[in-house]
Amino acid sequence: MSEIEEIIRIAAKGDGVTASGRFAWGAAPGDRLLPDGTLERGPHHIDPACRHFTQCGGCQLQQLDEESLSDFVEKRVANASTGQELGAERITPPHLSPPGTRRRASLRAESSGGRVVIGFREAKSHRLVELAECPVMLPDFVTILNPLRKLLIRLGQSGGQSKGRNKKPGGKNAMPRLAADIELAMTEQGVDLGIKGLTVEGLQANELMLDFAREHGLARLTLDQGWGSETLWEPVPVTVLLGGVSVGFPPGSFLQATLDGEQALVSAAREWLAGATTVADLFSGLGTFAFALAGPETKVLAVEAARDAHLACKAAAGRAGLQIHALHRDLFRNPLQLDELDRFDAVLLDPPRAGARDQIELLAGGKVPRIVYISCNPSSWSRDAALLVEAGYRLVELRPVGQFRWSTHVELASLFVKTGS
Ligand SMILES: C[S@@+](CC[C@H](N)C(=O)[O-])C[C@H]1O[C@@H](n2cnc3c(N)ncnc32)[C@H](O)[C@@H]1O
Repeated sequence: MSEIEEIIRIAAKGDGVTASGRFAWGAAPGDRLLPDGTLERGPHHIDPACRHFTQCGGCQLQQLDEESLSDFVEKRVANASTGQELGAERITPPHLSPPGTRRRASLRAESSGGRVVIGFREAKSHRLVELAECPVMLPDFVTILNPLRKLLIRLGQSGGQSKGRNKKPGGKNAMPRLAADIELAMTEQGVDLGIKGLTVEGLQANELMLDFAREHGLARLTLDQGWGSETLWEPVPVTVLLGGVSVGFPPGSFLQATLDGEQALVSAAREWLAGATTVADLFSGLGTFAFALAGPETKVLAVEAARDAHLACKAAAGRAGLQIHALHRDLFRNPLQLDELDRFDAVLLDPPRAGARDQIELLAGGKVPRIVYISCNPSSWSRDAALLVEAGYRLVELRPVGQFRWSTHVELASLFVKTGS
């Protein structure tokens, strides 16, 4: 029979771990794991901020106090570095986004037992938990959920339903089965709401949606019925502010999860790239970093594969008269080559979760003096970073960023400097 053991750390997936390697879900460092598998709370274990915690799939770490949450974020990043012996010269204390600041969220709406449920998926299951509150998202997002639920019910009654409709037995008024994705983003004009996977037929259903958008002051309402996003409501063009420039926001575009998280990443990039006159921003999206870095003395090449984001970046840079050259290119199939890379004083890259192995291999063989690597996945980052370190780059600084409060999702900014530069 096992003994009483103390939880000494939180593993990458959020379980507490003891010195002998026993795992316990929902634990905090300092908790005691009893032989029967139950937990005795320690000094870092707090009451969760949300009544849905443990059922809702959005958060894994609400039991941690601020100190141990911050420690989790820092260790996730620091361990990724030590695991590959990257020799980080400095690790800055983590930035954690405060509650109620998440400005983009992907939710699911489903009908079940005659009700419509909107929520994040329940942890480790396919069930949805109805969100009556959410301390992570912007309050404006939470406010809209209940009216949206009512709208979806009314649409169901008036003929709107999911693709692959599956009308349940129960007479002509039975609610059709609904399974839609809900995308929320905060823009300069307000909430941008996208619904995907819902079929809306008829004038009455369209009017219901327009009334909803008007009544709730939406910046935009888009609907994807299976053949691409269609804008139903957008009284003025929707934009986001990046580096002080209003940039058109195509539906579903990438936006850093919180404004303060974006600012933490951008300020690292600005500080580390001060004095660089030619910068390549790879995986540039709408231009979060390009707009922050471009200036009278700094030209930026912004490279992005998503066509809508690329075009929005290009148009905004043109209107603002900034020295940003936007390039539409798939960097997985066609990474920047050595002769292209070596023209830059610095390269910033912010790839998707898979990382950017091929692009990094080319960078490692080149002579770019400074590389800033922003990552949303410490595992792919450490694999890529090892190639840079092997090629003679020093990992000068590492900044952990916890934009996804209470989740195990961790981001980081890192600075690599070519030895001898
Ligand atoms: C983590 S986001 C970063 C976006 C931007 N740097 C920002 O902070 O807003 C990754 C970006 O990489 C783009 N992307 C994904 N695959 C790509 C590829 N193969 N080539 C170029 N860009 C790609 C995505 O469209 C997305 O805009």
